[in-house]
Amino acid sequence: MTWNLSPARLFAASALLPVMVIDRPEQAVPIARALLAGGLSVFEVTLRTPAALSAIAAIRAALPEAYVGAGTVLNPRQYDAAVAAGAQFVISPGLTSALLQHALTGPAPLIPGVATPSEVMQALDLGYDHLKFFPAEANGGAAALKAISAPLAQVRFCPTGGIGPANLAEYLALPCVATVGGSWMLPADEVAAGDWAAVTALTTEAVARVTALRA
Ligand SMILES: O=C(O)C(=O)C[C@H](O)[C@H](O)COP(=O)(O)O
Repeated sequence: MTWNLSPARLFAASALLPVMVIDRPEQAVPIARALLAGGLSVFEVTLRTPAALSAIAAIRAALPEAYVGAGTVLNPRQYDAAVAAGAQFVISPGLTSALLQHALTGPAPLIPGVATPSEVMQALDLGYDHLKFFPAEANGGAAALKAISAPLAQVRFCPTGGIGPANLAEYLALPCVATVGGSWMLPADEVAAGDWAAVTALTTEAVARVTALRA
């Protein structure tokens, strides 16, 4: 692999991975600063909006201490665009063999998404052992992930999708879970209103919850 950052190091860098959907480019850095003020410094910017690539570049430039990655990367073309914008890691909701093969030759680690044992095995065949379990809650939640990981104990997961303060502990209790993704610290209304204090408060609360669970 040609990656500049190992997935193990990425997963170890933060037990929480905030998922950002950026509609307005000028909000990218303020959102990232609000998360940073709450104690998070690893961010996933989803390529769901036209502002995403410029947001990644802007956050990288403004906050060199953060790790900034791209989410919702579906194909090699988007992987390359994310890397060109400065993404230090790349996350996908799923996997294709084209994306898995392509990312092995690039500089940024890919965290592919999986929902079944067969998909985990497909990823493992190419050397991917740090995966996203998506959509976590809709797939059966922590109980499903526990069962899937039992025969696949070498894999570390970042469950994402439907996770929040109420169910965070169930996932972090699993040995196969290194970090948990989610957007609950970035509620759409607060972000639209530019209420960065609210984002920081939710982030601080989430970080405190993780710290207590991991103590
Ligand atoms: O965009 C992607 O690539 C995704 O995989 C989806 C996101 O990770 C989830 O939408 C976050 O889930 P929530 O915390 O339930 O909002």
